[in-house]
Amino acid sequence: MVDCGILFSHTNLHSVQGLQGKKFGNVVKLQLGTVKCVVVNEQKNIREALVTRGHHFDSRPNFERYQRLFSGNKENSLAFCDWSNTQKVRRDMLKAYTFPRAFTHKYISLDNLILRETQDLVKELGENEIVELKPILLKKCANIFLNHFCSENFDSNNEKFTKMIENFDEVFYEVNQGYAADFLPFLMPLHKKNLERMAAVTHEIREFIQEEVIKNKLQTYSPETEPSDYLESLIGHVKMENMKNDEESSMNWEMAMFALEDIIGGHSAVGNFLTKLFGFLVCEPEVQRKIQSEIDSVLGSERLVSICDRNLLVYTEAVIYEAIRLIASPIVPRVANQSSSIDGYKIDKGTVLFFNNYDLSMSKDLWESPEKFMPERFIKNGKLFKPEYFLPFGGGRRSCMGYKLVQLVSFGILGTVMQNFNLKPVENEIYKVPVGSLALKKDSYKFKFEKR
Ligand code: HEM
Repeated sequence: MVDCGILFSHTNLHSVQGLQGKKFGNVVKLQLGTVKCVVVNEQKNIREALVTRGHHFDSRPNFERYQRLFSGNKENSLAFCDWSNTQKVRRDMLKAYTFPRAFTHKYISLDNLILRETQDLVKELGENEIVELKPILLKKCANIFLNHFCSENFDSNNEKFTKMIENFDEVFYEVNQGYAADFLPFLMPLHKKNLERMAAVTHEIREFIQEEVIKNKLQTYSPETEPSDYLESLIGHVKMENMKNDEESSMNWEMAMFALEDIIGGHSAVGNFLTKLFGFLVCEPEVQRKIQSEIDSVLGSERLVSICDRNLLVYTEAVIYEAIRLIASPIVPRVANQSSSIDGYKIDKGTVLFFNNYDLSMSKDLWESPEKFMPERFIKNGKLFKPEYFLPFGGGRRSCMGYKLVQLVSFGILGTVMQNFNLKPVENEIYKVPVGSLALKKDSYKFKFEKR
């Protein structure tokens, strides 16, 4: 029996996982409250669980908290549902938008969106001496996501839009926390107030999406024309499913709404990630200089940074990988849907699997000076190089749906900011970037942006 206090934070869970790996072996069994768990250590075993035997371990934990966050049914959620035909359909429908193929129409239109928002960002950063960056980044990312998936766009000063972003950010923070109550349900009453607050926040998000994003589209939707965005694809899909009888139907309108909100909510992940990335960079003037000299030599000071330039700006790309590595956020836990094994160890059906991603990202055996910010470790023979043990987005059929968007949007924003500014610390501000979770508290760092 392990003290459930360790689950109060993912960071603590990581350090426990690391210890377990070194002391007790590659697959460590734990009993957390009433729940059987294992911690999977080492790349070979993590890959076995995620990919080779991924179909044995493709459910997600059944935490009461997740049920409550998704209207009493965690199957509404893209990330916390168990594997099902509906999830396969949801993932297949999203692919064209989350993984746009290079130089296709969707890719170029995403490029244009990123260009527009980044030029706006440059204007905004140039107007203020000291900037609280996170809310600005969240707005730019939200507009990129809303435009890309739903062809909607909002003015930065729109109060409802601002509130929607704050709400998404709160939910994002909440789902990234680990609580003892997840394993000891009798502690749930301690979270009553917080869960009531989350219910109000998710309700507000739903109202915004319904009123400001979907309403018009529903009125103008025509089944005769090709869907122009993900929202239209969803509407068309649900209308078709409604014509089937209920048992055959793979998605109702309620589920489609959650699928839409979940994916739009991806902007919070990117905004939080970028804020952390800039938190690292402000302490690394030499890395900033190297990004700038790469951009200057390839693009000069006039040509705007475009996602089509990614292959040419290898160092800039490597900076994104390095920030993701150092944040070492956990792989969302999985659950065994059947009795199986990992590395020859028997795993019972229903066991929750935690993956020691912290060790994969920070082990001294895998990385030289792992605590240092060294983007060069991701470059080999002048090309971007991703070691096979670098698995920040998980793997197999439950792998991250948003990783390409993370890379594309982060590239556009990082490149454009560095092309235009030197990032400087603000006096007395502490830039200690928390590791072990992507989510940052609402109030985060202030920065100075000095025009180049
Ligand atoms: C730096 C940012 C991000 C990181 C590090 C990250 C990481 C992860 C990881 C580790 C998983 C679990 C994978 C597994 O179980 O094998 C995951 C799942 C997921 N991610 Fe991300 N993610 C990020 C951003 C995003 C964004 C921007 C989106 C949306 C556009 C997104 C959408 C999803 C979804 C939908 C899932 C669940 C997929 C499923 O269970 O079928 N993620 N992510």
